[in-house]
Amino acid sequence: MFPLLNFLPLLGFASLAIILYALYNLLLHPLCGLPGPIGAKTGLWSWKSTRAVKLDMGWKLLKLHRRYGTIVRIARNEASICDPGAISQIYSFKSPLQKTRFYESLSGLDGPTSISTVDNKHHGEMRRAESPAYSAKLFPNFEQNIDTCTNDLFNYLDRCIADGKGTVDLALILQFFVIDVVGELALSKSFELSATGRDTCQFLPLLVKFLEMACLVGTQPMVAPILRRISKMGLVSSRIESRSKEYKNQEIYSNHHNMLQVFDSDSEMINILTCCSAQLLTAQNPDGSEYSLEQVRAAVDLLTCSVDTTAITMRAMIRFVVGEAEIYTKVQIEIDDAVNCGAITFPLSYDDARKLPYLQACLKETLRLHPPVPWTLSRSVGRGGAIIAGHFFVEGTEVSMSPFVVHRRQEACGDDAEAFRPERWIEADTDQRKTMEHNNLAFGSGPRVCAGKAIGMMEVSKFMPFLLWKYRISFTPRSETSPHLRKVGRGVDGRVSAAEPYFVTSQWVVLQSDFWCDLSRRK
Ligand code: HEM
Repeated sequence: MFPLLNFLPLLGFASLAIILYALYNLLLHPLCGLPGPIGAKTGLWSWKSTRAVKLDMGWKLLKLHRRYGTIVRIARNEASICDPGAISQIYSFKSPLQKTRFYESLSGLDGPTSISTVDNKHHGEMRRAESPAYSAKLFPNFEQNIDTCTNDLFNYLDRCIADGKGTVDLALILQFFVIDVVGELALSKSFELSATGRDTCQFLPLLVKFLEMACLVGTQPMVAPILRRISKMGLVSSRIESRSKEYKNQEIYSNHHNMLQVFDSDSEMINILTCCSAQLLTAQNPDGSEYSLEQVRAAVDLLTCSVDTTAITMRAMIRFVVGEAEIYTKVQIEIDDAVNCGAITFPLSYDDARKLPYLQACLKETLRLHPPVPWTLSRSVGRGGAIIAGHFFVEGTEVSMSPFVVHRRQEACGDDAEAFRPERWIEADTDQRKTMEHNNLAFGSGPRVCAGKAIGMMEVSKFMPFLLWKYRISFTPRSETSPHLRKVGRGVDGRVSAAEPYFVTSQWVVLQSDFWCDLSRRK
């Protein structure tokens, strides 16, 4: 009893401090005039961390904006803005705001990668150093790489169909395909997952975990170092960095197997990047020289940035196209006609892919309604503050926009903004199309725009028509005997239904799983 009494003053002091902190945030903080959830306004509860844990960011943020309007305080020091007019104010090329510290958590390495670098100047240098990797000169090679992986995947699917096993989980299969493409792009060697239809490297659960954990850690910058340690993220990154230095010094491990053995001693998170890093660190340039640290960084960036986003786009496009009989028929007619008149041949070149305007419109519409990254792309207001969406923000406050929310605003693309209507991209005149493209944040915007945008567009544009031409696809009906893991699906807007063909979680990326489809050969 008595020792407890000794703690009472301390307890009282702590409670008072918390109350004062909450009152300050509520009444005196520079963002105090903005509406938002009470936890965010008092700073006592992190609305964003809750989204990171519950994996429901997109539709919850949309709901907040519908309730509170254009500018919503979603964290003690962060305002989410859904006015498309603010895109050029926040992500402008001329005077870009700096990324927030949230991004540091997205680094797969201890040092920053291009997506995780906060400082604009440092980022510029890094991006210039990495630019040869994304050069258009390499596109013919990239096309070949994509064709090789497409061929592997289609051979696998043909085998499945021939064996009477044409019901496949396209969520998994497409992820394999995209990982293989990254292997080809970064290492000139596919990981050969789609050739076997199996995740032989155990990449997927780990990559998903890494990104989910990274996003959660990013919402708690004050305790990020501790969380990184607990989650072993730091361990992963420092191991890779130190291994790469050791490798560069030629002190140890000059071959793949030794390296894997060392990494194998730690389980779980440590393996995330090691499957690839083992190959990365021993990767060589055509002249026999080893990969520089910059190349390793760029390749890690490739993995963390491209694998999910590209596969998500492909799955969503199948969901939208195959799910609407009229659209599906239009797509098939467009491809068949182009083949029959000799305008295109398979494997499809990127140039030929762009001769399919309706398919291109479907892709743009997919990226609009199901942008792979729905999370708020946050930036810090610089010296002197800034007026954004008609509101003055003081230096140091964080402002952000979610592609998912902005794209669903009528101001962004018309009254039917919530509908999947590829025709809007074809009917629009040049000015309207320019506006819609400007209002599209799927790849980000300004100097921090996705470095792999052209590669991602090429990959999806080449692959999707080939898949839709070669195979008839239908969603496997959900039943007691179907292979689905869940009795219901969930769409990109959070709606739960048995008719929804996949299950979506919405965090840094809007990931789909349990996407069972029946495939048969068309041609
Ligand atoms: C459909 C496919 C893709 C989508 C929708 C997408 C989307 C994005 C988004 C939203 C960002 C973050 C922008 C921000 O934080 O402001 C980003 C960054 C990035 N993406 Fe992509 N991405 C895709 C494919 C790719 C591919 C294929 C690659 C690599 C070949 C790639 C490499 C990168 C890199 C390196 C960054 C960091 C850019 C920087 O800050 O300098 N992405 N991407």
